[in-house]
Amino acid sequence: MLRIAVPNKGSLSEPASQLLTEAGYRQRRDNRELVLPDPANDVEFFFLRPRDIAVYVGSGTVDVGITGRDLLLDSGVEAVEHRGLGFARSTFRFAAPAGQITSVDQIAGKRVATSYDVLVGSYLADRGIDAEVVHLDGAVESSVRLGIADLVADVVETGTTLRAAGLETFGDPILRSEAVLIHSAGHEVSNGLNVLDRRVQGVLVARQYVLMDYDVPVTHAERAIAITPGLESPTVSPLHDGNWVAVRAMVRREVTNKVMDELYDVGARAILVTSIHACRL
Ligand SMILES: Nc1ncnc2c1ncn2[C@@H]1O[C@H](COP(=O)(O)OP(=O)(O)OP(=O)(O)O)[C@@H](O)[C@H]1O
Ligand SMILES: O=P(O)(O)OC[C@H]1O[C@H](OP(=O)(O)OP(=O)(O)O)[C@H](O)[C@@H]1O
Ligand SMILES: [Mg+2]
Repeated sequence: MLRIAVPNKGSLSEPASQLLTEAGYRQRRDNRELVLPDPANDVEFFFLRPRDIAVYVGSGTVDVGITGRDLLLDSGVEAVEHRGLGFARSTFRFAAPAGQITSVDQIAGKRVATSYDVLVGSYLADRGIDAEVVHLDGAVESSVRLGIADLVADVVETGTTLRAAGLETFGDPILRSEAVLIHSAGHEVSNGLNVLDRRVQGVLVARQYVLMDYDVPVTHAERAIAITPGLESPTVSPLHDGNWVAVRAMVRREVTNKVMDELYDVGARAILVTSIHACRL
């Protein structure tokens, strides 16, 4: 039975459970449930603090888990990032009061507030920058105003929280993060993990792609197919009218309308778009 760690709180929790539900697994109805067996799928879920998930997976007591890339790196644990999951996307950045610090070199000798001490410590050490790391559990942005730090290193998504605190980012992002599926370094990629991974991948692809059907004159088919090459190769079927063919291909959701315009321009008609509910590639 595969043991899977799922975040019980915070930004990762709801989308992780949603992903698993769409992948056909049981998920808890009550937030106080700590363990949830799913015998039909031969798995067991453990709802744990997002920060602790890398520790459990790294130790091998839980086989796989969902956490943030930033949390995994900050844990210092040698677990393997198996797949990015495309939600809880954020950057991890330095920020200081507007105009006060403009490059990473100027951090030397300063106090950096963060909840990610290991991540920040190793970033600074790698660059030979000597600065004091002040650990805080959260609401890091308030630390400068309250006088316990000169700058912060924190999760930035829209930047709203930083702006509200009068802070501005500087330097390149330390990290680009998203939710990730992890397994322990020593753990062989088991059949159970492969099944979970294929199911998760199926959900991610179903979210990212639509199915596009259209009819096109045979004489223009090659040009149309070049616009919709599909994942492997599009399906081309004959129509009753031998001068036309029907084409079916997967198309990235965000370019749906642009692709329909281009197809129309090369002579395609009856262009239909359908959502993919689930898939196994
Ligand atoms: N505003 C956000 N947008 C996108 N991802 C975020 C955001 N805030 C946190 N994350 C991501 O969520 C994970 C942090 O987990 P954490 O449990 O700290 O979430 P949280 O939403 O900050 O919850 P908490 O309320 O407990 O602080 C990290 O991977 C982080 O990059
Ligand atoms: O760039 P933004 O869109 O404003 O999002 C980033 C903020 O979201 C998270 O905070 P959270 O609400 O989790 O509070 P915390 O600092 O207590 O973790 C993160 O720590 C940042 O503060
Ligand atoms: Mg937080």
